[in-house]
Amino acid sequence: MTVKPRLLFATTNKGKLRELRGLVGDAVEVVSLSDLPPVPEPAEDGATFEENAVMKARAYADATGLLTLADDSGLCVDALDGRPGVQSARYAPGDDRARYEKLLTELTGVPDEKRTASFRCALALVRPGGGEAKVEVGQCNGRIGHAPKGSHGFGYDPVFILPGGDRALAELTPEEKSAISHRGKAFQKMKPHLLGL
Ligand SMILES: O=c1nc[nH]c2c1ncn2[C@H]1C[C@H](O)[C@@H](COP(=O)(O)OP(=O)(O)OP(=O)(O)O)O1
Ligand SMILES: [Mg+2]
Repeated sequence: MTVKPRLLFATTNKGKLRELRGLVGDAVEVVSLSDLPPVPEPAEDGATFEENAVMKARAYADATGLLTLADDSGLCVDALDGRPGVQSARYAPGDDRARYEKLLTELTGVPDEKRTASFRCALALVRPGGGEAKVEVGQCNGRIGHAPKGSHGFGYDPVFILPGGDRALAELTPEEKSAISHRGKAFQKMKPHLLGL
């Protein structure tokens, strides 16, 4: 009998956790932070998604002794010189809605062709006790809409419009989103590292 590898997906974000569970399937036993005694939240003050993902994965691996995967992600808007970027979770106080409403307000009057944006995701895999982190990234291009729509997903999904139409990411099923998303793409690259344990 083979024992499934146990993996801590170290995120406080329920939307990310749900998507990762869908991506992993049943090849790996996923443990979440809510299955463990509380661990202090690590800083996320790096300059890049990659740096932050490694910081989070290392902090949680050290605190729990588990093989750990962390995700740092966000939305980069061209008309805002890449903001909110690594600050996406802290762009406005309150909830996801407060943040995408602020984004729509900042982009008032900006025409469609200048509303291009990309979601970026860095995943970092770290073993407890040190060693190199494995890092993989993914990107999903689109543009910012003018009003929220759709009820799937999380975060900025209701205002992110996919190329070649007028569909928001929040209008996709979880499977459809993961097939094209920044997180899905980063995960497909990470998969061999996870399964080749
Ligand atoms: O697929 C996505 N669809 C919509 N929005 C998304 C997505 N992926 C990231 N985002 C947004 C949510 C949050 O505003 C920020 C991530 O911030 P980030 O620090 O990586 O995550 P977080 O603080 O929510 O949880 P944690 O750090 O515990 O993993 O970008
Ligand atoms: Mg965070």
